[in-house]
Formats: sequence, structure tokens, C-alpha cells
Amino acid sequence: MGLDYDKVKNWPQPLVTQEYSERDSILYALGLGAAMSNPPAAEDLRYVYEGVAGGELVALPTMSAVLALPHFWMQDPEAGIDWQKILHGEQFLRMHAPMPASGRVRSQCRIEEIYDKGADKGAVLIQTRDLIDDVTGTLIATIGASVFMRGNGGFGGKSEGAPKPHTLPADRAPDATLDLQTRPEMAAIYRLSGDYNPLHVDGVVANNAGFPVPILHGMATYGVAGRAIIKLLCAHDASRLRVLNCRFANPVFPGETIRTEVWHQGEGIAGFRCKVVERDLIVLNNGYVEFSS
Ligand SMILES: CCCCCCC[C@@H](O)CC(=O)SCCNC(=O)CCNC(=O)[C@H](O)C(C)(C)COP(=O)(O)OP(=O)(O)OC[C@H]1O[C@@H](n2cnc3c(N)ncnc32)[C@H](O)[C@@H]1OP(=O)(O)O
Repeated sequence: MGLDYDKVKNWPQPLVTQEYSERDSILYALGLGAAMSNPPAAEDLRYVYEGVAGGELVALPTMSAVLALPHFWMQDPEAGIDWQKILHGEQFLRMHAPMPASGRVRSQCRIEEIYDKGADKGAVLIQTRDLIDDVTGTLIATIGASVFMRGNGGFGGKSEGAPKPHTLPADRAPDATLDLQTRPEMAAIYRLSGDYNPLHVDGVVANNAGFPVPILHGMATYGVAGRAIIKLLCAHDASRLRVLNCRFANPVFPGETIRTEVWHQGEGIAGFRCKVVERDLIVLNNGYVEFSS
């Protein structure tokens, strides 16, 4: 299917405002497998328990990427997007301020560009948005994503110019690794944070999309990676995470173990990737992290 570049590039994007509570922040963390032991590990308790001793509930920074999202406009037949074939290609996040555990936020998407990777590959749409605290006006995060539209390549657009994937060291083993288990019901919990795509819960829809069972949301895998990075590089302090970018390489099935591997690449800079241990398969690649000390 071709693509009407001007129509999609200029698709009207609404200003979205969302109120959220501590309960939403806890649900988001549970959807990423925080608190999978009884009692929850001390460093995870702050994400799931509002009464945590000596502190207050902390929202995971990656939650900024799921708040104040517009309605899934790519499903609109007028857009001419073969939406059943789209995949989340990349995620970019820059935190400007700690994520409040409750509040009201606003955001408006910008379609930055659409690249044509050819009729046999697809089109890559890059979008960006700022997440702003609607009460104080504070800029919390800048969030970007690339959407890989497998059915819309060959529309005659430019191929070059998309952000280059970060290069990981090929000549040395990772400096640190961490395995985090996911649970079979994790996608069913994660979807309550706002992505209701049936692909992640309905076996028939998953079969029709070519998968044996429902897959984990790409953004849930990303959130698990974020948890691992905060443990490995930020001494469990979520407010130290500044940037978390990566490419989605393969889907994860709920229940699998996600191994995050990190390489130090400078002061406050690291590269990372994630593998599914059971299938020895890279699921997130070209990861790039900035963190403060
Ligand atoms: C916020 C809005 C989100 C909206 C999404 C909503 C849907 C969600 O609900 C559903 C999901 O969550 S899907 C789950 C998460 N995503 C995935 O699992 C995708 C996994 N990746 C793939 O399948 C392939 O990498 C694939 C198919 C992406 C690419 O593989 P190939 O076709 O083999 O591509 P390749 O030949 O390697 O490269 C062709 C050109 O594309 C660029 N590229 C490759 N992988 C990319 C990726 N992941 N993201 C962006 N660009 C990518 C390459 O650089 C190459 O370009 P160039 O020729 O210029 O170098």
C-alpha cells in the first residue's frame, strides 16, 4: 500500500491532557514485573507501595512514555496506513525532571519525518512529543518513537536521515548484566496502563498476526530494560536516569527472562541491549543510556 506523505505528515495531532494517580503509577510498575517476590525487594517497594518506610512512592521514568498519548489515529482508514502491519521500531526518552507519582500532564505529538525504506521493507515514521506537568508547566520528558510501517514502503520518499542506531562495543563482554523474569500474565496487566492492542492478550489476534501466542508490548520490554538500567547504573535511584534510547529487534513472549547487558562508554554514558535468555535472542538492541552520578 502506498502512502500519502503530506496527509500523514500533517495528520492533526490533538493536545492530550491526562490526570493520573498513585494507583496508576503502581499499576504501571506491576505491569513491568516489579514486586515479583514476597515481600517485594526493598529497592522495588518504592514503586509499588505508597507507605514505603522513610520515603514516598516513586514513579518509574519510562511511565512518561505512556501518559497523555493520543488515540491510536493510525487505525483511521483515512490515513491509509496498513496498521495491522505496523511495529514499534525505536524508542527515545530524555528526562528533564523526575516523574511525579501522580498529577496532571499534557502532551502533543509532532510527526517529524517519514522515511521510505522501499516497498519490500516499509516506511519509518518518526514522532516526538514533550510531556509537560499541566499544573506547574514543568517540562518532564521529551519522548520520541519510530513506527515501522511494514505495509507502506515504496511511496517515493527519502530513505536517509533517520536517527542512526547507537553502536555497541563488539570487541568486549558487557561490564554488567541483570536477568529480570517476566510473568505469563504480564501483558494482561501492562495493557491496563493504556495500550489495549488485542495482539497482546487475544490468542486468535496473535495467530492472525503470525505469532503462536500474544507478545509482550514493546513498551513493556522497554520498561523492564529501564528497571534493569536503574538497578545496574543508577544505584536504584530512578531520578538519575536521563536518556534511554533503543531499537526493538524482536518481540518477547510473556513469561520469558529478559537479560540486560550494559557497557560503560564514558562518564555517565552506557550502551545496552536485551536478550531473551530462553531463546538466546536479542530483543532490544543499540541501546543508549545517559545517567547522572
Ligand atoms: C509510539 C507508537 C507506537 C505504535 C506501534 C503500535 C504497535 C504495538 O502495539 C505493537 C508492538 O508493540 S510491536 C513489539 C515491539 N516491536 C518489535 O518487536 C519489532 C521488532 N523488530 C523487527 O521486527 C524488525 O527489526 C523490523 C521489521 C522493524 C525491521 O527489520 P527488517 O525489515 O529486517 O529491516 P532491516 O533490513 O534490518 O533494515 C531496513 C531499514 O530499516 C531500518 N531499521 C531496521 N530496524 C529498525 C527498527 N527497529 N526501527 C527503525 N528502523 C529500523 C534499518 O536501519 C534500515 O535502514 P537503512 O537501510 O537506512 O539502514
